[in-house]
Amino acid sequence: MKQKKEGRLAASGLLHNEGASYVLVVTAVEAERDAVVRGLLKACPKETCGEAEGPLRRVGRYIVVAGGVGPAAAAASTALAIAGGPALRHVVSAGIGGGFPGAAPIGSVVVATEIVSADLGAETAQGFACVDELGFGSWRVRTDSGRAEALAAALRQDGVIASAAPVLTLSTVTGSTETAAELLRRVPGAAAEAMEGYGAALAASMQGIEAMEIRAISNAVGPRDRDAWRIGDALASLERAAAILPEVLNIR
Ligand SMILES: O=C(O)c1cccc(C(=O)CC[C@H]2O[C@@H](n3cnc4c(=O)[nH]cnc43)[C@H](O)[C@@H]2O)c1
Repeated sequence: MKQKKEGRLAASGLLHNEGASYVLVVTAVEAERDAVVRGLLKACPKETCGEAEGPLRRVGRYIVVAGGVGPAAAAASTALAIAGGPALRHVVSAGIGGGFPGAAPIGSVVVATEIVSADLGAETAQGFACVDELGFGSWRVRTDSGRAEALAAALRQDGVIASAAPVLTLSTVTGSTETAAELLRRVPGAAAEAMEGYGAALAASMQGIEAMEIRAISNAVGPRDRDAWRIGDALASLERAAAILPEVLNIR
């Protein structure tokens, strides 16, 4: 099995050092993947981006994959990358996200202290009940909040507005003030929302691998205003976060 597992990555030139622990970074789309690769290349100047194998890229001990939009795609892509790749020390869900007003301005970065699937539960007469309350598991994947704070602090030192806070995963982009308020009632202190974190983090935690989530803010959570999205600004912040990640994780 080991030979088979390494075969695919080794053949692609992505396997770098069999004994080392690697970091898997899972994004939704290629533009986010490429921003992460640019940042990692700045942090690891002696490295080059390994041979492309479909959506996979490798920089040093970082494997970066564009896994698709939404929690199911993120979970499936993460599970496949874990099954087919080298030993991983961290799985990082990274990409753009929406910032809750007053918590995370456009262009800032939020590093997850916990990753919450904020619509995983049931509507009841008393309001939303999460799966934990229903007795069916957990809507939350915990992260190393100390590491999240360390990455946020390193980003602030680098001149990036950054915070460590809960990050929500949803299958639907919030489009109203009412929904934004309801989400904050469910998860007080949430600073950002996106669509992949819980999927990637659950796949990682099922394999005993520590999960992280990094969201660079492209828009405000609330009424849909496509013209107000600043995806370019968010990708620039995502690149800066990726450039600092190896120092914070002490993995290059
Ligand atoms: O239809 C729109 O208004 C619209 C415009 C641009 C992008 C979208 C998306 O659905 C992007 C989803 C994609 O980006 C992440 N993301 C970014 N901002 C948010 C958000 O406020 N809430 C949830 N996800 C967001 C997400 O992780 C996806 O990968 C729609």
